[in-house]
Amino acid sequence: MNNVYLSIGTNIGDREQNLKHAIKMLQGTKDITVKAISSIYETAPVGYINQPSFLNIAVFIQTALSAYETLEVCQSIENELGRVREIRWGPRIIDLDILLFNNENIEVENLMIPHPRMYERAFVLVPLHEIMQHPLTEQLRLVEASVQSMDLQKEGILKWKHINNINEFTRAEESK
Ligand SMILES: Nc1ncnc2c1ncn2[C@@H]1O[C@H](COP(=O)(O)OP(=O)(O)OP(=O)(O)O)[C@@H](O)[C@H]1O
Ligand SMILES: Nc1nc2c(c(=O)[nH]1)N=C(CO)CN2
Repeated sequence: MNNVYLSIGTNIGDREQNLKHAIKMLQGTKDITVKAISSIYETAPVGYINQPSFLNIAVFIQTALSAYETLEVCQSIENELGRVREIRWGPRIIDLDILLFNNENIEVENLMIPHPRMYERAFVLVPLHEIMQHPLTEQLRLVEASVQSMDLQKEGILKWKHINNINEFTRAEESK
């Protein structure tokens, strides 16, 4: 079983619904179990500044899938939710990135793990730090050190909604 951390971001349309849909689709994927979901954070755009703010979360999953198969699942969820690739770092309905896959370093075409820009991104590290599971690997220790050195106000990171348990997304959907 592989221990995997994902980052999910959205800044177009009904952002909370977009996150819910993505989580539901992960939960509905054979061989993936969603084990933890961070609070939802509202975050200032990074990279391409002239766009709406994002909602960001981190998700911890356990999966029998390989890293590459997990990437394919992430991409099919992005496609299903109607993501169109336009501006690099620009607005998006949904973006799923693989942050960590066990304690592995993976560098193949189209896939780099740990995600090459994660340690400099507060919108990734803050939610990730919230759901880190023990034992702390070398990579998770680095997350801890990086997040502690960041000024979250300066980085534009605001806790937007606390998620008490992982079924909250699904249940809220059903009660509509
Ligand atoms: N760890 C990873 N997780 C997800 N995609 C990855 C990863 N490493 C490499 N990629 C590749 O990156 C490609 C571009 O991803 P995407 O368009 O989501 O980039 P982005 O989200 O705009 O920018 P960034 O990569 O800086 O977050 C994907 O098609 C995928 O093949
Ligand atoms: N705050 C924030 N900024 C971003 C994000 C994101 O998810 N959140 N994703 C990007 C492309 O990966 C570029 N910039």
